[in-house]
Amino acid sequence: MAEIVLSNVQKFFGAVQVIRDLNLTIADREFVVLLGPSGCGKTTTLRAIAGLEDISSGEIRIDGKPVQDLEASERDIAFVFQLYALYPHLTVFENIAFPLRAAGESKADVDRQVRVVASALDITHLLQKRPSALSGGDMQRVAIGRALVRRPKAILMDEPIGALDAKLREDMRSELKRLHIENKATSVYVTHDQVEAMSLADRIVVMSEGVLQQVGSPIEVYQNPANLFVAQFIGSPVMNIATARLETDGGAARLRVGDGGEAFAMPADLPARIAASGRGGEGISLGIRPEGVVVARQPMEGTVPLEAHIIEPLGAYDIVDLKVGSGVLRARTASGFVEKAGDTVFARLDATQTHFFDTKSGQSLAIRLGG
Ligand SMILES: Nc1ncnc2c1ncn2[C@@H]1O[C@H](COP(=O)(O)OP(=O)(O)OP(=O)(O)O)[C@@H](O)[C@H]1O
Repeated sequence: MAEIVLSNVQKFFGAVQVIRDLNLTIADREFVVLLGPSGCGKTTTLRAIAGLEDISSGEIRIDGKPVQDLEASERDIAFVFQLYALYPHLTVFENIAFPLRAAGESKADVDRQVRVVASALDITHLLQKRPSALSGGDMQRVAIGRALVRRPKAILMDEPIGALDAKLREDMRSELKRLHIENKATSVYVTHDQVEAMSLADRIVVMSEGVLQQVGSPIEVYQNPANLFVAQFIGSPVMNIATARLETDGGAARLRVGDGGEAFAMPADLPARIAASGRGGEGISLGIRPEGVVVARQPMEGTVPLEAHIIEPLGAYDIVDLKVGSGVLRARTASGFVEKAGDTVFARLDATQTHFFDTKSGQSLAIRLGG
């Protein structure tokens, strides 16, 4: 079990900085997911924790002890890669047993521990097979077994299920979650798949271009994204983002969306809330997830007429692109609710689901409107 602390970590490859002043504390037994697009520095961060990559400056501590000068083998951390990296000439049993034998454990201890891990991973029936006879999912189970068998302080995983097909990835997600609940090893997991991150993590660390953007529980980063990057990276379908202009008319507030778009009713306290945020001077952007765009077939209080442009039927629901000025707002509707492209529907924005950002800096104004 281990707490992992990264303080002011910087990493350069030549002149290129790939980790910028990273500060992060991963609690003992926590499952933390490093999430971000390809090239954002998440693998380098993971490799730095493992000791497979030197850092340029800063400090990494495991259970209070600085480790940046320790070899990978001295850190008591296990690593699982996307590619299985099993020994092809050894059986599953021998692959899992390998780290125990290398540590000089007795035959009886090796046998017992391999069987415990194999049973947890449901691969006991495969112990005498060689990797070439296994499916991708089973190979990755073996790789995970080999990582867990020595009960390391922490387990680091780099896209461990990224190479599997969609169905298997889903199964493995639940298995990894169950294993973590049983093993409680501190886990750091790299992925660019936000669904995987949401489903596995106690906390998600969102990174972009070597910079930590936000750390929070899945629900925190989903409901309160710190900036435009996180807002658009987390959640599927993607959050609508549009420039927005505030209009006041007597006591009422409205938000004119996009370029030449319609104005939607907003709570009367919005102008004061935006002013009080002290930001948004360079203009504000509205963020609203498709489920926050409420669509009716008939005009209702607060709705504006909009033309449906494209309808994407996704089975459980539809995503409907509504023309707003020169852009679109994507709405989530019941399946078949909007019959065909070209139909006029009546939409309003659910104020409780709005997010506001400073357009220039991208930072959230941290305004949550009441119902
Ligand atoms: N050994 C290396 N030498 C030079 N540049 C490197 C090296 N390893 C990684 N990089 C660069 O560092 C940046 C961060 O890479 P890293 O692999 O950490 O990103 P990532 O977010 O994990 O992306 P991916 O999901 O594609 O692996 C990238 O621009 C990459 O090209």
